[in-house]
Amino acid sequence: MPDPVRYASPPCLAAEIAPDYFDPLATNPEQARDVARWRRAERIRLRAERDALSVVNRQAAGAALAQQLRQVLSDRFDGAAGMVLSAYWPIKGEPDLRGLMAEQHEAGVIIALPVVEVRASPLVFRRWHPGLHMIRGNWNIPVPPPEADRLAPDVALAPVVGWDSAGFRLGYGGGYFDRTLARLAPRPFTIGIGLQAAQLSTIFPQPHDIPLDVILTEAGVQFQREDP
Ligand SMILES: Nc1nc2c(c(=O)[nH]1)N(C=O)[C@@H](CNc1ccc(C(=O)N[C@@H](CCC(=O)O)C(=O)O)cc1)CN2
Ligand SMILES: Nc1ncnc2c1ncn2[C@@H]1O[C@H](COP(=O)(O)OP(=O)(O)OP(=O)(O)O)[C@@H](O)[C@H]1O
Repeated sequence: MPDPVRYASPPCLAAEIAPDYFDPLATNPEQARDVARWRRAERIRLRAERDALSVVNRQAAGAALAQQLRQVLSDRFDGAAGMVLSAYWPIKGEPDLRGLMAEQHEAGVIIALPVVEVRASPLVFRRWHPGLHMIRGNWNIPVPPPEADRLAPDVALAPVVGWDSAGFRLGYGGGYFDRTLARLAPRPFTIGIGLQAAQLSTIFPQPHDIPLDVILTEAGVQFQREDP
């Protein structure tokens, strides 16, 4: 197991420490390979655990997460009416928030969904509303058709396979959210959505990993960034 990568020293101390300690790009390639191997194994383990949940437990976790998310939208964004919220169409046992998507649409929130239009490129977000005719995108994920409006999210939900208490997310390994967040300016407020049982002590953050603003599980807010 690799050591955690530690590069987030406070900038005020930057002059006092070796530059290769501070520089996040100074990751050693052998360690990066170890981390990638470890992540592949953890994705398999966490996905198998999630797949093994009973339908009842999965639905209960989804309903509890939806309630937690209503609370965050109300506390942080006064409900978010008029704002663009990017959600997700559940795949592979992810918590199902489609009921919340419809309800938030009715409440005046503009709902968008992520689309992989070009592999290994940033995600595109397209407008969704209940009843929209979806098409099959990459990996057969249902997505809005190309003529649906392209939007920039104010708030972006990021489904996680695993998460840690520093706000980092493990996804399916495509790097799509990191690539997208690295590009979007201004960056949306990001909320990781996952199961409490998917907690890891660290994902061994790499230079390309961007921490989320909030990590939310069925048990509530597990992490919030101090200075979003
Ligand atoms: N519901 C949902 N929609 C989403 C995401 C997500 O995490 N959840 N994404 C968040 O980024 C994007 C899609 N990212 C994905 C990346 C890889 C795989 C996937 O199935 N990978 C295969 C193996 C790799 C491959 O085929 O190249 C696998 O895991 O079996 C799926 C979605 C956009 N839409
Ligand atoms: N900003 C970026 N620019 C280019 N490539 C990137 C970027 N971010 C991540 N990647 C690539 O994506 C690969 C997988 O990243 P990572 O393990 O963080 O995926 P993930 O966050 O689990 O996936 P996803 O976001 O699709 O669910 C990395 O090895 C890297 O090559």
